[in-house]
Amino acid sequence: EVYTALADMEGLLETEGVLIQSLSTFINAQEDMLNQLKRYHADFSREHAKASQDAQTYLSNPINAYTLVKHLTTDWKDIENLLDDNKMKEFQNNVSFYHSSLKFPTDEDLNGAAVALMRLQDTYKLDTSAVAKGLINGVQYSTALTAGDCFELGRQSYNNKDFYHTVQWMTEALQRYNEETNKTITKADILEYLAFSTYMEGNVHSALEMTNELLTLVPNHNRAMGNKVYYLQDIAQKDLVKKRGEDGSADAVSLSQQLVVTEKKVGDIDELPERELYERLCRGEVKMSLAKESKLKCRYLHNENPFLFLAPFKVEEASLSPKILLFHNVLSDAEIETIKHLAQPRLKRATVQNYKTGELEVASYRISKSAWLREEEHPHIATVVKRVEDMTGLTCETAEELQVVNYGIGGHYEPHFDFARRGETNAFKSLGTGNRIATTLFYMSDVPQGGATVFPHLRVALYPQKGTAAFWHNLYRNGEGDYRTRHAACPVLTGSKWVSNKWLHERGQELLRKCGLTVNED
Ligand SMILES: O=C(O)CCC(=O)C(=O)O
Ligand SMILES: [Fe+2]
Repeated sequence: EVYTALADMEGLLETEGVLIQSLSTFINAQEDMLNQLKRYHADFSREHAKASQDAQTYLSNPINAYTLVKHLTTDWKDIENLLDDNKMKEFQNNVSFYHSSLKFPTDEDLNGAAVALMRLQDTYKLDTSAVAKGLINGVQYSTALTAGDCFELGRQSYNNKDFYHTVQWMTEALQRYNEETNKTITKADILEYLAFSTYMEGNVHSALEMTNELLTLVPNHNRAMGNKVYYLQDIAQKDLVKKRGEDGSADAVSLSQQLVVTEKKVGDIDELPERELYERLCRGEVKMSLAKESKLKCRYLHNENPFLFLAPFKVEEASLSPKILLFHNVLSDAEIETIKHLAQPRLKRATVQNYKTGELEVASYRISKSAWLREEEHPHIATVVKRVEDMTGLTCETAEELQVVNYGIGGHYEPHFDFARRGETNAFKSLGTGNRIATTLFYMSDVPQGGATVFPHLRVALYPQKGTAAFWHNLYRNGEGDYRTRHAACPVLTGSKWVSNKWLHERGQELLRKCGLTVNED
C-alpha cells in the first residue's frame, strides 16, 4: 500500500501526470474527428436542403449529380474510416499498460486514506464542513470537496461499519448537493446511506423521515420500502415499551437514567483515561504543571569527552523525572538527506510485535513505513551513530540499526513502550543484547500541524523540529521498565513526518550507566 508513507505517495502524482497527458492526447484526437464530422454534416445538409427543394432541377445539373454520388461513395467511406475505433482501443491499451507499469493505489489505500481522515477529524476535533471546504484548523490547504467526494468518504466509513462518520459525511454531502449547480451525485444515493446510518446511530424517527423523502424521489426503491416497514415496526415496538413503562409495569430504565449511571464524572485531569489525555496532548490542550515546567533548563553539554569540549550540544530538558532531553541541531541537512535518500526505496509498512506470539505484524495502531540502515552503508550513518554515543555517553555496540520512519497523512503510533515488558515474548531475546535501555529519536522534518511525540503520563508533548533529537532511558538502573516512558506519535495533520530512532540495548552499558538495585534514577 502507499498511503502509509508520504514518500510513497509522490509516485502517485507521476502516475496521474502520465494519465492526464494520455487523456489529453485522446481528447484532442476525438475533437479533430468530431470537427471533421461536423464539416461533412454541414456540407451534406446544405446540399441536401437545396436538392430537396426541387430534386429534378438539382439533379439535372451534372455537377450536382456527381456530388451526390461522391457523397454516398467516397465521402461516406471517409466518415466510416474516421469512426474507426482504433483511437479508442489505443487509449484503452495505453491505460491498461499504465495500470501494469505505473504505481496505482488500491482499494485498501482508498479505505486507509479515508480512515486516516476520520482519525484526524476525531483527534484534532476538526469540523466536517471546514474539512470539506479544504480548511484545516483555519488554514486553507486545498480546494473544496464536491458532494460526490463527501459521499465517497461516507461510503468508505459505511463499508467499515463506522456509522458515526457515515452520518457526518452524508449530511455534508447533502448540504453540498443542495448548493451544487452541476450535481456530482444523486440525492437518492445520499439519502439511502444517510437514512440507514442514522437508524444505526439510534435515531429511527429521522431515519424514517429520510426514507419517506427517498421514496418520494424513487417510489419503487426496493431497499427503502423494506427499511420503511422495518423502521415502522421498530417505532411501534418502542412506543409499546414506553407505554408499559409509563403504566409502571415495566422495569425498563430510561436511557437518560442509564447515562447518568454509566457516565463517570471526570473532574481532575489525572483521572482522565490515557486515550483522552493522549488526544488532548496531541491537540496541545494539556500542559505540564508550571511548578514542574519552571524547573526545566537549557544548557550546553560539556563533559570529559573531548569532542564535546569543542562542539558542545545544546540540550533542553523536556522532563526531569524521568529525564527526557532534547538535543538541538544534532543532524545536519546533508545527513538528513542521505538518511532519507538511502531509506526511501526500502520503506516497508512498519510492524509491531504481537506480545503473545512475539511475531511481527501490521496493526492499525501503528501506521507508517520504515527501513533500517547500517553504519557501513554511508559515512554519514556512521557519524550519526557515533554522535549518539557522544550525546548519551552510552555505547551503540549493542544498539539496533538506525530505523528510519516516514508517516503518511493521519499516520500515527498509539501509546506504547519501547522496552519489552516482563513476561512478554520478545524478539530482543534472540539478539542477546538485553532490553532496550534507551531511545534516541531524531526528528528529520518539521511538521506544520500534528505529529507530536507525546508522553501522556508526563503531560509532555515534543513537537518535531528538523535536526533535533529526543533522548530518554526506558529502563531504571536496576533494569526494570520505567512505565512513565509510555509515549505515542500523534497523527500527522499536515506535512510529511520523518524520524529515525537508535534504540540502545543493555549489554555493554555496564560501565557506562551504572546499574542499581532500586528503581531510583540518579
Ligand atoms: O515518531 C514518533 O514521534 C515516535 C515514534 C516512536 O515512538 C517509535 O517509533 O517507537
Ligand atoms: Fe516509541
